[in-house]
Amino acid sequence: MSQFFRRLIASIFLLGITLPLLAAEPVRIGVLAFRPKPQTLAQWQPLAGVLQRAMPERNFVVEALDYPELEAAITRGELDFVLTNPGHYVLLAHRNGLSAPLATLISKDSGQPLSDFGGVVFSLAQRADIRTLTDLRGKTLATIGTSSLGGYQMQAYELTRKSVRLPQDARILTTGMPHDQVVAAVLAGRADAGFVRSGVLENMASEGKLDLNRLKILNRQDKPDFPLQVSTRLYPEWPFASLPNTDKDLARRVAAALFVLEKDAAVTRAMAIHGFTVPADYSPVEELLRELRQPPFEAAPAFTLQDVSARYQWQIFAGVIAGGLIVLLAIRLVLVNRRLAAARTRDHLLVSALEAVGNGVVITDTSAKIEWANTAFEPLTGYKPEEALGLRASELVKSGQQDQPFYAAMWSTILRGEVWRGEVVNRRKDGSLYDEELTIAPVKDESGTILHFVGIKHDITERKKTEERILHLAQYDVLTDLPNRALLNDRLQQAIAAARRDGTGLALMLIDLDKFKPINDTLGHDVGDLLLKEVARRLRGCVRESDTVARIGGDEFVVLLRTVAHVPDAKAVAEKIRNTLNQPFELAGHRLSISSSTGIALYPEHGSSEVELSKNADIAMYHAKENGRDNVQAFQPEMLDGRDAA
Ligand SMILES: Nc1nc2c(ncn2[C@@H]2O[C@H](COP(=O)(O)OP(=O)(O)OP(=O)(O)O)[C@@H](O)[C@H]2O)c(=O)[nH]1
Repeated sequence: MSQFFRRLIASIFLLGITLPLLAAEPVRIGVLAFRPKPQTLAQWQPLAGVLQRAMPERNFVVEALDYPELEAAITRGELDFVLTNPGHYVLLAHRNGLSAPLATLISKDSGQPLSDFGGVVFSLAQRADIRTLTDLRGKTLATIGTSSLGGYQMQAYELTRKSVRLPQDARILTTGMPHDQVVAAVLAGRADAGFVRSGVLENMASEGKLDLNRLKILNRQDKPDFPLQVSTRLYPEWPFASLPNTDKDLARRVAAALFVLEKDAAVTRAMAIHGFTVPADYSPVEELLRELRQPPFEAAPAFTLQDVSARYQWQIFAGVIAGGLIVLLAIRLVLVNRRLAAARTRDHLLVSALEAVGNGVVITDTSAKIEWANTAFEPLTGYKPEEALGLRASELVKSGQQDQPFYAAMWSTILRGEVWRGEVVNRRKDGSLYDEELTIAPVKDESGTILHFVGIKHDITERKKTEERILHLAQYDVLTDLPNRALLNDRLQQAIAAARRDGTGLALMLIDLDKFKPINDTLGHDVGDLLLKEVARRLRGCVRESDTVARIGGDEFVVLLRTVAHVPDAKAVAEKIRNTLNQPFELAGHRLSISSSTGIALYPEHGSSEVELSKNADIAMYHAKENGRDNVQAFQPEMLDGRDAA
């Protein structure tokens, strides 16, 4: 028992010592000193007295602290209550877990009770170039400092809403406290506009320091319950808050004491306030600080994927759609590129093929202007492909050998969409002519419209020459180059037809050299050949250009005279020929003299067909031979009798 009592007595003793100690533990109230600390302390010291009277058992202490001191004291847990500006309160609430405000200050700025305040933007009244907030872009703006809520941040927030970002979109002139200096800077023209807290201008005016007519308020807001000029939205006045570890009952009793402060009491007058009211909503201040990226929101908020998707779902959706479209377009681009590459390869192949064909290939537009030509074009025409571009193919190589109807027929064929083939004589760049086999094919689109012409040009000059040579060989005697029997027959046929049509006559003379064989035999075949050639030359010299001299056998020649109607006329020519051939020949060092026997048959007198005329001229010639050679005989029907008899 004695031990129990000893302990009880000891406990009561200890309690007796501790209670006075508890009562002596001061309740510390930190007040932000944005002016000199003694001034701040002097202003708020009466608050300690008020609370002391309400709770005599506690000891209340007011401490004036600047920003870092206030924050350090809170961190160390040395304070129970804080009275600071709204921006700083939001910072402390985030960093130090300050509770929701217990009360909001009712200020006395304008002599009226106000629990809100705002920012004012003003310029000189005569500045015609400054009428709205956006006019402030690029201007010089005066402020007490960029950390001031009512003297900078509120205005900066409003300007941000108008897309004018501070400080980058203007020049900031920092004057320092008090706000009067901002007004002075604008009045002196050192700044184009100024930012001050609401009430400053009215206070200066009431103190006789400012004529309000010299200034104009930008973005003036009409707030029915707010008597001061203001350019921004309104924000709550300073909050009075408790710390997280502050005793709840103590906090309740302190709040109660604040609310009952009378506005005209000596103590509130001493503090230059109207009192305290129920706590305001400080979220607009928080929003402002977030928007301006001011502490504690200077760092970009960390977004989770969910935040991003919740906040930007439409933008993400649009982005995904746009991204999808871009991917589709990219795929399409790749495919188009592949097709183009394949087309380029195909084009290259086609061009190689067109180069390899050996023929000249020309592609023109529909007016025949050359758009492309292969390299074989140059050896054919003498023009390089690049020289020919843009020129009309037909005019480039026109020789004048084809007439207009020829070209008209060609154009009509190709414009009908059909392929034209033909042979043309063209002229090279050097002026020489060449034969060309030309194929022109129209190139059409799906609808059948002609877009181009492709011309394939084949040089047939050599072939033509060969053909002509073959034809010549078939029609002319190799030794004398006189028409042969076949060509003679053609011409005789034509001449008979013409004479029949015109009602005229013609003469067919068969001339056979006399005793030619001995010349061959004695002097050789070569001399015989030379003689035959010279005879041919003399015969041609005896007749007109329109007459025909032919060699139809060894030493047999035929002369076809057109438009000869009578035997004497024919005989006269034949005699002339006989005399000519009688003239000596100087051949290879030999002087030769020959004679000839000639038979004549006339159309229509001695025959109406070439067979009949030939036969009768032959009969007449044999008569000349029989008559001693070296004479001319015209056909007479009696000759047939004798022949028949023979
Ligand atoms: N050098 C040469 N001789 C030829 C050629 N063709 C034929 N002969 C010869 O010409 C001669 C023709 O003889 P003929 O007409 O029969 O006899 P000919 O000696 O003229 O006697 P006639 O006509 O009766 O006066 C033959 O000896 C043929 O070999 C030729 O192209 N060149």
